[in-house]
Amino acid sequence: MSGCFTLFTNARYVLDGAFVADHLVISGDTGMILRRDGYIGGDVVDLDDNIVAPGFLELHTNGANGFHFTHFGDGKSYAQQIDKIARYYATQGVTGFWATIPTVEAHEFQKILPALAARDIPNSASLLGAHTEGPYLHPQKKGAHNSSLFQTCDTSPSTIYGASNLSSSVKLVTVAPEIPDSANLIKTLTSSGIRVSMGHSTASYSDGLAGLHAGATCLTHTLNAMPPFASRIPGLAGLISLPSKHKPITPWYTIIPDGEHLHPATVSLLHKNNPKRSILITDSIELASLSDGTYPGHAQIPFEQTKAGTRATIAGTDTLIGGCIPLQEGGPQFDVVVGMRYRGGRVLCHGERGCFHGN
Ligand SMILES: CC(=O)N[C@@H]1[C@@H](O)[C@H](O)[C@@H](COP(=O)(O)O)O[C@@H]1O
Repeated sequence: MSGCFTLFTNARYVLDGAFVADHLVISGDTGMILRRDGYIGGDVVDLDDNIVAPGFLELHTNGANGFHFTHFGDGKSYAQQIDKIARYYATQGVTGFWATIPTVEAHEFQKILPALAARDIPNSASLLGAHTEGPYLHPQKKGAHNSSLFQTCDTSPSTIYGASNLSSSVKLVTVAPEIPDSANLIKTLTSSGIRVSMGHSTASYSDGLAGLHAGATCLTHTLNAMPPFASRIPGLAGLISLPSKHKPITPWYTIIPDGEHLHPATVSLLHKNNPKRSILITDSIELASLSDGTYPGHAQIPFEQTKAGTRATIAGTDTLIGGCIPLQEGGPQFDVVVGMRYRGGRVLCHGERGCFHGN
């Protein structure tokens, strides 16, 4: 081999969603993985049996480390908080994230969203835009959302989010496809380049198919805040099993693998059904990485919140609010193929992120 390169030994690396058990040779000139042939000199780094993987993409995170994306004081301090959480994500192997804003009042959305336009942050994960999870959701599957703030689909998204935020910040919207006029809403959003994910929903399988025909391409935290998959009634989750040649194609589907939202066997079953479309998310909230205890609510949750280990609930109830583990802790414990963690970007066409390139 010639040129400047570094040899990493005693590790596995992830290429095209699978492990490669071999030395890893990286070109110092291009940063590309080099084909390993013949004598290898250069600098050698022993990785002590660790895994080298592309950066993770967080498609669904509401916050962590005491900061929730609805905690807005003023623009300057909010931007500083975003920078801080972006640095934290990088320490957890995350190189890009979409900030999730659950159902809040329209004026809150309009206050917060301008600060969530995509931007790179030095030495940190990149802010890739916003995921608005609400207010077009079904009250029977409200989860920890405030259903009094849910809206019907004839309320235009620009009234809720603000017209300029729809073009600058909002990249993904979660919608319940069974609510009246949702097809028109989905078409309006997708015709502006915004992706739609289906969730917080009582939708049947055929409601879900109609959502796909209208332009939705994803399911939000599959089996959480949606009907269970049943023998003769597959529901929204049944869409992950569409035949391979089906048009529209099988949606991407997100999974929370924290051991609280889904049983490990359910995570495994969901992922193995269609490994190329499954995406691991945390749905993390601000209590992630804080000590156990009871904490105040915020614009989404006007109640106290309790954290106990990996479980966060509305105080005094069993209602799960979101996740408490970092993305890198979610996969291995459930024997899930590593590739799933890197796909968040594909839902939103960030094809270059989350992949290693070889030559
Ligand atoms: C931010 C958000 O929307 N998080 C939802 C939460 O609202 C819901 O309560 C929970 C469990 O849902 P389940 O009890 O239907 O499985 O899943 C997610 O954590």
